[in-house]
Amino acid sequence: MSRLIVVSNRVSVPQAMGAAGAQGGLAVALSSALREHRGIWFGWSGKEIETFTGHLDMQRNCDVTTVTIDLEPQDIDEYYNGYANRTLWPLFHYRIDLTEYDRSFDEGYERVNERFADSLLPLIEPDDLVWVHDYHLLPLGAMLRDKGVTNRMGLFLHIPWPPTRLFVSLPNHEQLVASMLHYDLIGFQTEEWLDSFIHYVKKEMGLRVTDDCAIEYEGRQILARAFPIGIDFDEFTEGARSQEALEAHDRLKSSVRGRKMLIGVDRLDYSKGLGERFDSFGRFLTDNPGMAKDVVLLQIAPPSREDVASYQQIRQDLEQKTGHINGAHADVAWVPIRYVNQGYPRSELAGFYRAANIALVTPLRDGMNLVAKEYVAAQDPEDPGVLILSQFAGAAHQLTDALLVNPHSTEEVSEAIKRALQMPLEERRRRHQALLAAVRDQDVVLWREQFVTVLQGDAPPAPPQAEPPRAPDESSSELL
Ligand SMILES: O=P(O)(O)OC[C@H]1O[C@H](O[C@H]2O[C@H](CO)[C@@H](O)[C@H](O)[C@H]2O)[C@H](O)[C@@H](O)[C@@H]1O
Ligand SMILES: O=c1ccn([C@@H]2O[C@H](COP(=O)(O)OP(=O)(O)O)[C@@H](O)[C@H]2O)c(=O)[nH]1
Repeated sequence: MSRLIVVSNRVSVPQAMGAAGAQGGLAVALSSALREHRGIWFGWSGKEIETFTGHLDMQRNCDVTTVTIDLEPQDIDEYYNGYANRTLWPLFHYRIDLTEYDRSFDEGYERVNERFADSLLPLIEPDDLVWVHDYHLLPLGAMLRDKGVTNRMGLFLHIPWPPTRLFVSLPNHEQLVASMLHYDLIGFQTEEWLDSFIHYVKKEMGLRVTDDCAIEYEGRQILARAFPIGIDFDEFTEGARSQEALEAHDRLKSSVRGRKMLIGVDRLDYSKGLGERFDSFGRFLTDNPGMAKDVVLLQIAPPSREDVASYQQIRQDLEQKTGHINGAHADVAWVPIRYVNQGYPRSELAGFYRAANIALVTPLRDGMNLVAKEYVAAQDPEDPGVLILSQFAGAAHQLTDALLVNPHSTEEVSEAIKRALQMPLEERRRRHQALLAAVRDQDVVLWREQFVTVLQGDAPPAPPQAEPPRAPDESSSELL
């Protein structure tokens, strides 16, 4: 079996379920994938150094070897805060209103990708498979090829791929995509993002694409496929049975004093639709005065990307909104929204999920959303809660038995909350059973195995996944 070299922007030291602090979905997915596989995880340490030295820091934790480099303040500013999170992230989440274009961001992005390529080069052995992750490192494969790397290399994009009409607003868009075509395999979370990418290479670059999505470019074939990421189901359900999870469950249950609880767990990011979610909950309280005092919304929202202005703005907006809704509805013994800007270990989250009657997972766009899957995995099958899920999350393509909603419609989300609160036990069980099967069967192990098998070059394409009905504004191919 070939050794696997995983490369991603940030390498967080793998943590056990109960470790303190929060990890993003990618970190959680990768450490569990690497624990099973011989190989190394290479990337940025998350630390700043005055002048870049190229020093490699090698560590072994929880059976995973990590190799990291530190970056200079200017690198972090132009590459991570700049091109990755001020340009690509908003654009790829359909927010051209928040997308910033600045030549210094492009330069920083190129420079850091070159630093990654130079530092990684001596670690690559002839039979290694190289698996690059996410929008921070799109041109890395091309840079490695320039330095003579002939190994099989794959890229997996964890976030959406935008419709062509939005993507072409990016200066040098064709150059960026051309650089991606040096990988042997490009993976997306859903068929929808895959379709948008294929549409772009056909219509804008005039490339030929075979029926099974092999793109023909400069005499080579690049495969493009959908591989929906999952959670580490066994690890998560084991953690959900831990003492820590049980205590977290009991603590939260007793604090809501017999009320029904809704839960949201999201990085504090404008793509997660938190403002719209709070408005929908406020509307539910106004429209259903008879039910209002019997519910509480717990929103866990650890701060994220705090040096980027749009993230500072969303934090301010949410503080105001929470104050406004609580001010309008609270009484001396009850506050409707508990808004918490702190991260929790996943074992505690598992207890919180199980204590919640409803999960509100309503991003405006999301590559996948692992919180939706964790909520399902944490439920008591005899008395499960209800998942309310945005139709615009990648997870909606698999979790079709959730209550799927348009997160922009406060009316629709408010009605879904009412329906979930009144849903008979039998329907809750039936929906949960189907959701649980999807979360268990399409877990992170299957995701990794399918990607690596296709990357090795000897595998059939991934089986097609269930697709939910598309929203009316997305059904037209004009929008691709
Ligand atoms: O590293 P950060 O800047 O703090 O951000 C955390 C991660 O956010 C994004 O996660 C995505 O990957 C998840 C797993 O596939 C997926 O469920 C989610 O929908 C995506 O948003 C980002 O793509 C990662 O690179 C970040 O590490
Ligand atoms: O306080 C928190 C909040 C989130 N998470 C984890 O962070 C991940 C979030 O992944 P998701 O795909 O939902 O979104 P992302 O943050 O990657 O966009 C999930 O595994 C959560 O359990 C955590 O460990 N503690």
